[in-house]
Amino acid sequence: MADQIHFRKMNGLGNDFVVLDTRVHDVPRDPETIAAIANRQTGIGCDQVIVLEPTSRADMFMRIYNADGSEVGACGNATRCVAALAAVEQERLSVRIETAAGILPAEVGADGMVAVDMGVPRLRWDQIPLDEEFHDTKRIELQLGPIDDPVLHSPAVVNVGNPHCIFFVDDLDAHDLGRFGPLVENFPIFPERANVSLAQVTSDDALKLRTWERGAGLTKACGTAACAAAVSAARRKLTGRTVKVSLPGGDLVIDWREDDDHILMIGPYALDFEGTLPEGLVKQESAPL
Ligand SMILES: N[C@@H](CCC[C@H](N)C(=O)O)C(=O)O
Repeated sequence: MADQIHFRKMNGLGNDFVVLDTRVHDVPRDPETIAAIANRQTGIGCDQVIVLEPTSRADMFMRIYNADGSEVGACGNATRCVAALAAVEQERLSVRIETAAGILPAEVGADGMVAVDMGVPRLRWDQIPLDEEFHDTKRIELQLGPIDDPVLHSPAVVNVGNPHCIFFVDDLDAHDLGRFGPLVENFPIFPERANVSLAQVTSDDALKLRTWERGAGLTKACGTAACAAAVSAARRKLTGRTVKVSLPGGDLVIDWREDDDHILMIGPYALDFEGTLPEGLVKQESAPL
């Protein structure tokens, strides 16, 4: 392991990332080190750690780890950040980013906005995945609170490279997502756990969203949750297929295209600072005998 490991600190609408690059030097990937880097008290602090790797199929491969050290398939906000890095590297505005969930084409605008083709949503119960069969994933039988007067019920579920569960509510602020988010994340119906969101439709082309992220907790924004909520709102005919999604960290535009069913996510990215990982944060490899 190299002594000095360079990192970039980036964010998409306040959803923040430590970005490491295996193409420059060997980087740690064990869950303990990832969690130590992500720790906001003792590490650098972030929602996700992103590890860049070489690939022959796209401009870059991004591996995604949650703050708890778990590896996942998709992160919308980080994809915009990585697309911006790839555009600088490749000296062109159209780039392709490979993830564990597939290759995502992206367009980096001169205005600091990035449009990412997040692919086609997976809607079948076994693609979410759920551990029991549901014919209609727009509204599954799941509720929180008393049987005859549930506080929240009938969420939509979608997989956009990662699993999402979305409760549509009249008032986002009336519910304590920090309290029930971790419960729903770990419900046995979600064998791979789930990202949990509250969505409030405010017009036929706008919604407000708050997300409890699997493996990271409450975040200022979640790009894949915005895609999942937009698709679910359109499937329920609460909105059209193009919506502005307002998150605590700012707005994304999501367009679930009619012609090919792909989801286009448009939003900003930012590079906050660069540095090297402090000594002691990275688990030392044992010395050869
Ligand atoms: N912040 C992300 C999603 C990151 C992964 C998620 N927590 C999961 O476990 O699936 C985004 O912007 O999409």
